[in-house]
Amino acid sequence: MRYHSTRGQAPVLDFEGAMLAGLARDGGLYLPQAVPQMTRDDIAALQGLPYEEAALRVMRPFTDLPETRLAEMIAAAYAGFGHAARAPLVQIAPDGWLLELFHGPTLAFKDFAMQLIGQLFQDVMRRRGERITIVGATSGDTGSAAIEAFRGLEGVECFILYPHGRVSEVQRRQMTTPSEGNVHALAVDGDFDDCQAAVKAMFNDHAFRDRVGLTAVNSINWARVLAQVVYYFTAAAALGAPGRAIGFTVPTGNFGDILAGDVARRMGLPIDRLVVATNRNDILHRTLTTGAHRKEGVVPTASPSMDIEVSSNFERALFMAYDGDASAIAQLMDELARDGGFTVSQGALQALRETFASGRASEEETAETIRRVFADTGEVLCPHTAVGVKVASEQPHRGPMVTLATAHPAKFPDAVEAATGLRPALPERMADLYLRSERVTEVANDVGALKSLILERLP
Ligand SMILES: Cc1ncc(COP(=O)(O)O)c(C=O)c1O
Ligand SMILES: N[C@@H](CCOP(=O)(O)O)C(=O)O
Repeated sequence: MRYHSTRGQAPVLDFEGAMLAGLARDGGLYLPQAVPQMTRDDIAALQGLPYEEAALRVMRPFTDLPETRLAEMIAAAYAGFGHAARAPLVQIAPDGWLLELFHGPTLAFKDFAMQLIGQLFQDVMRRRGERITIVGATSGDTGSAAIEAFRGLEGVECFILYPHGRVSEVQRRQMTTPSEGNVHALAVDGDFDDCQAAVKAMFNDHAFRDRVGLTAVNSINWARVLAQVVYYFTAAAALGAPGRAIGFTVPTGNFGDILAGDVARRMGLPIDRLVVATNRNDILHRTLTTGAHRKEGVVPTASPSMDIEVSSNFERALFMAYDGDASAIAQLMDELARDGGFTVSQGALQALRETFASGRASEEETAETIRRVFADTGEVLCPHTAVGVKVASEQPHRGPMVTLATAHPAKFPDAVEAATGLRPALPERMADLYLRSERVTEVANDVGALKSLILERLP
């Protein structure tokens, strides 16, 4: 399988190369040149399989890895999950389902990809004998999942930039309490978009990138998206695909999770509605509604992991909507950086609308959804999931609609308690999280200073 960049000026790479590169050298994102297909029989055969076996069948055609080696890594990645199904479905209405993606070690959907990437990186490093430096940006969940996956690993230094004061206390403590010296939590004086821009600036400084062996664990890395494709297949097969089409609603920020749904559909999965659900930071909903993609400034919400305006993976969706016209994408991304926005062409907007529906939830609607679902079903939603459930409830859709439950409610206890009166408890294994001592470095939103700090900390 070969991977090319959305901006057309970077080398075409194999799976391992694209994974290690993270961001392409022209600033673009890697995508497979062709999407492997799953037939109706292939999809039907997934019903009832262990998650790990389904993951192998879905991901294998995208990689160049020997089947047994990939199977071992998948097994190791999901062994620590707290649910035998890994991604169980829970029914909350006659046609309404939650896909619980929070049974991994850090209680958010990020563990699905991050635990696997941890295995994949170790495999490459063992074979090549190289060291790597991970620099990631987080609005809370990617960072904790990355730190969990890479803490204590020989040959890896992991730096995570998070927006100071804008993540939940549980998210912060998950990043700041691990004591291993190779993981570094950096609280940046800015928002998530500032953190992500700093990471991309480091990748675009090729001398720095090559000097430190920089690699990415955000969903700019294709391997992240790929691992997230799997649960669309397992959920849809469990609900009767390919015999019937399934809808998915996805709480969206950096657009990685919903893009994985689009990839699943392009592979042949019958998804009849794929819905982008945004909080008040609704640039994606506005874009799909009007065609104007324009930043307005991020506002903090009760679903902080989705407080994002520069949504990295939207670039991949645009590339597909512009029929692979890399120079058009490079131009749009220049406009975004220079003018704070761009207008999508009519043809591309139509293609985007044929692929994605969208909706938004206000803060009041999010809280009311947490309250109502708890009262009606006893299910406790995290605020991100509640955004999804609210938007899903407004869709003109017949048949099963699955909302991705992206985080455990205990990661956001204040919002949940305010809506339900109930303070969700952390799982037993994390019960002492509030007692552990924290280790964090506060840093200015300054790429030069961040690069110096990283160089100082490297062994
Ligand atoms: C809990 C939670 N829900 C939803 C999202 C949005 O996912 P994505 O950034 O892939 O759109 C995130 C952050 O990525 C998250 O942490
Ligand atoms: N919500 C994310 C933001 C980064 O998204 P990613 O999927 O690109 O890593 C977070 O929790 O950090």
